[in-house]
Amino acid sequence: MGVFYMLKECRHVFKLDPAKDITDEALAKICESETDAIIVGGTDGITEDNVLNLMARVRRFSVPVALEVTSTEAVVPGFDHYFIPAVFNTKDIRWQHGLMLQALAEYSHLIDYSEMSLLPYIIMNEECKAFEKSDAERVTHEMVPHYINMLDKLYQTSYIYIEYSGTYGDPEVMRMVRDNAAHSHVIYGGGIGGRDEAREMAQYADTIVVGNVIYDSTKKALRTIIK
Ligand SMILES: CC(C)=CCC/C(C)=C/CC/C(C)=C/CC/C(C)=C/CC/C(C)=C/CC/C(C)=C/CC/C(C)=C/COP(=O)(O)OP(=O)(O)O
Ligand SMILES: O=P(O)(O)OC[C@@H](O)CO
Ligand SMILES: [Mg+2]
Repeated sequence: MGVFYMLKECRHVFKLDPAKDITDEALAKICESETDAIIVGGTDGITEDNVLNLMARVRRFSVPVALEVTSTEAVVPGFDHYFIPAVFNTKDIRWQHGLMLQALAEYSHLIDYSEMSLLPYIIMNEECKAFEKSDAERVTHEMVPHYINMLDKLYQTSYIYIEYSGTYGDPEVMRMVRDNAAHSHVIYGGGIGGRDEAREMAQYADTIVVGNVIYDSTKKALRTIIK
């Protein structure tokens, strides 16, 4: 499955966390919904077993499913695509490309680049686990256009992921992102819990990602699919 189908064609994606429990009934509703794709990923407690288990359960449905790789110990074959996160608002180069390079060297015999894409992150929510884990630094409003121009115009990355994981983002920030991103496909994730929030962020982002609300209420999660 091509990279373009996986995200560039997606307006709405559900992100499922292998470390969290979900019933068969709820999973069926999520996978049979009108979402465009499922991404399996999370920061803590990700193991080969829970990734394999979730992939097998999602595979019963026809929705495309990708793995966001956050640990080399939990990469399993069989996904449609693999996203490799890289945090750009960190001073610790390991989280931008250090660990990635190490993994590429160690597993070079297993790597098929046609099924992998870089997912450049700007992590905005200072309270989220990914911010802490990657030793990220605060991005002020003034710096937002500069980050976007760096990724969009200099690196010309395929994607830019604006991550507010766990909290709803600032529409003003997203407006700046949209106004400055000419080339990169913009992904927004964080705190979307209903239709209005999904609509608002979908004005600024090419793809919206919905995660945590799935584990609060399937009904609410399904309302975030706006077509
Ligand atoms: C079979 C097959 C395909 C084999 C391939 C072989 C192989 C092992 C390839 C490895 C490929 C590779 C290059 C891997 C690199 C892995 C790596 C260590 C990358 C670094 C990851 C990283 C930057 C982590 C920092 C945290 C982060 C940005 C996570 C991204 C996901 C995210 C933002 C989650 C949001 O947090 P969440 O957990 O949802 O928070 P809550 O719990 O609060 O909701
Ligand atoms: O879990 P939420 O807050 O919906 O965020 C979605 C996604 O961006 C997490 O990586
Ligand atoms: Mg999460």
